[in-house]
Amino acid sequence: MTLKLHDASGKTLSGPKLVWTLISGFRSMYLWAALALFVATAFQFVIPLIGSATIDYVLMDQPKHDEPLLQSVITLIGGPQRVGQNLWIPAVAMLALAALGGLFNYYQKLAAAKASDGICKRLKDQLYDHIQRMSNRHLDQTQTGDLVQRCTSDVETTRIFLAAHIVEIGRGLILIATVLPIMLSMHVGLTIASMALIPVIILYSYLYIKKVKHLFTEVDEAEGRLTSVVQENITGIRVVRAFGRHDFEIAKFEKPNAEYRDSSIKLINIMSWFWSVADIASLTQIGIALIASSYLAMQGSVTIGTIFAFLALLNMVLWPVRMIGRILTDFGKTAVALQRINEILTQPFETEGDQVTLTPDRPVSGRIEFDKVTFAHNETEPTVQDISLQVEPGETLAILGPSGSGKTTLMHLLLRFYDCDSGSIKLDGMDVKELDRAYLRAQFGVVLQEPFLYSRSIRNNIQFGVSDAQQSDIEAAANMACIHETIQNFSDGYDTEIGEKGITLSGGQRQRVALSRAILRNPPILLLDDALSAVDNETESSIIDALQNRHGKQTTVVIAHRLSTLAHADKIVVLENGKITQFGTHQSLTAEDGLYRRLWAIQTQLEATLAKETEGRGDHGRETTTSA
Ligand SMILES: Nc1ncnc2c1ncn2[C@@H]1O[C@H](COP(=O)(O)OP(=O)(O)OP(=O)(O)O)[C@@H](O)[C@H]1O
Repeated sequence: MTLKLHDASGKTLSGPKLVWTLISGFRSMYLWAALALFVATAFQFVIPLIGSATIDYVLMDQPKHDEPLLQSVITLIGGPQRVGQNLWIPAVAMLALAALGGLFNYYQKLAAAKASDGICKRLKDQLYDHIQRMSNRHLDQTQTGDLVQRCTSDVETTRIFLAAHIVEIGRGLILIATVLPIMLSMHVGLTIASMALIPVIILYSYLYIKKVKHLFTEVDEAEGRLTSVVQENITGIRVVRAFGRHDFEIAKFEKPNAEYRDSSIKLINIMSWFWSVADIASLTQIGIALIASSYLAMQGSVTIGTIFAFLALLNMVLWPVRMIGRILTDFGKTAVALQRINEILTQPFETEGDQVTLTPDRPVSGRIEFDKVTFAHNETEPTVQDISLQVEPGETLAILGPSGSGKTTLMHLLLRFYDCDSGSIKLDGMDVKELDRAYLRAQFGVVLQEPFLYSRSIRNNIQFGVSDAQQSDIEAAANMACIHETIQNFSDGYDTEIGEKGITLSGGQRQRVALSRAILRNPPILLLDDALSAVDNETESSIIDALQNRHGKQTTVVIAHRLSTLAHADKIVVLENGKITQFGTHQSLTAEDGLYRRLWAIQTQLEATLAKETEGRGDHGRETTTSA
């Protein structure tokens, strides 16, 4: 069940409507909890009445007209005299009721905890699901740490409120609804005197919390900023060390840390004032009730037993009134947390606006066509402009160009991480915008520029897209990517755990594991974005030979800066400033003036020099196979 925490305009719901929506699906659980609480409360308020009847009817022989039921019970068990000689009877009755009340209280707490945990699990599932499907444009603008904080800390704030306060609100309402008529039936004047300050306390709590609500937002946002800094720092800890930037990073951390501390202290300070005033008002209320009841007792208009019961009942009503402040405070925090959560849940899905979603029943043959494609990451200038090219099934297209010229962007457009602003991209003649995204992406095996590996075993990483892959297929893919032997030399072979982001592997090994993963999928189209940049020349040439063996069976798009990776391609595109400036084959491009020929001249000269030096040292550039 998907929760909608906002109205039609996307604005987060507020007040009771927000809570009511949030607890949908768990309302019956809360109802049981409230019923259990009702029973516990009923026991709770009978206890002072037993005390009152024992004092007035049994000990002082002053029967009251307003306790007929208890007096009948006393008569039934032998009359006031007999009960007076056996005072353990009311004592045990009070104890038994207190114990039963405790049991029902336990049940209501359990039910409330189950409901709140269930609601928050659903919220986290929904958040996780939403983030998976959020558009790339929005993900690009989001800080990971802040996102994590919204999915964890903000959900926890919500859970605390739901576990502690929903039932507490029910408890308060039940207490007031049941205790108030009893108090009124005992003495109207005394009840009015005992309740005089309660509307003031409620109004004060409401207005105060409304006024300081922005502070909850401040604290939450400060925590989000702090989490982002910590997350970014830990992710980039090696860069920090390599550049000796500890001091700078520590200073950078200090600012959001101090901001979080200051905003928390400010909030605590303001809330302390609130609690103090609310407590003083509550105690004043008890004082007023005490003075009024003592006065009435001296005049003889109420009995001591009535005062005993009255003060006990008043205490019961004052407790939820004092809790109103706490409930409103926690609700204020929860409303802010839910607003932040809702900001994620209202981000558009990447599928939003899709008109047609075709899912052909077979894979594509691999024909790619870009027709006058223009796309801009931001409004200033297009990232790629007027790109037109065709790749036939089984062909290899190479893309070369200076850093930032738009090569990766072309791949991202092909994968529909973004939609082009004008022009079209077709796969086997079908516009990618009309294809179901899951189908579209299943046509590709991708090695991204920064290959991401999970902190799992090498086997798990390679079979990421094909969970039921056989060991023989995994090994065949690893063989093609020239990493099989290396893996076998690791102490646990394919079961070797590789740490977060594959940290225990070298850069070249990481790239080859990622390549194995793409190859294992056996897709119609292979996309390699600078996928061999960290691999040594000898291994690179073996991989290219292996890929060449698949020529004609699989369309390959390869981006690289090293021309040796590109030279074999059927078609080569040179991209400069987002535009195609050259197009041809290795032969035609080395024969014409332009970037390709200039780079070819530089790289062949460099490689010749390197080869000479290597020969001189007798070093054949073999890779050391370190255990992961
Ligand atoms: N998510 C993004 N948001 C905004 N701008 C972006 C984003 N990704 C890339 N760019 C910009 O788009 C331009 C092209 O980037 P792209 O990654 O396609 O270049 P590239 O040719 O692959 O570069 P390299 O060879 O360095 O990988 C760059 O100027 C870059 O700053």
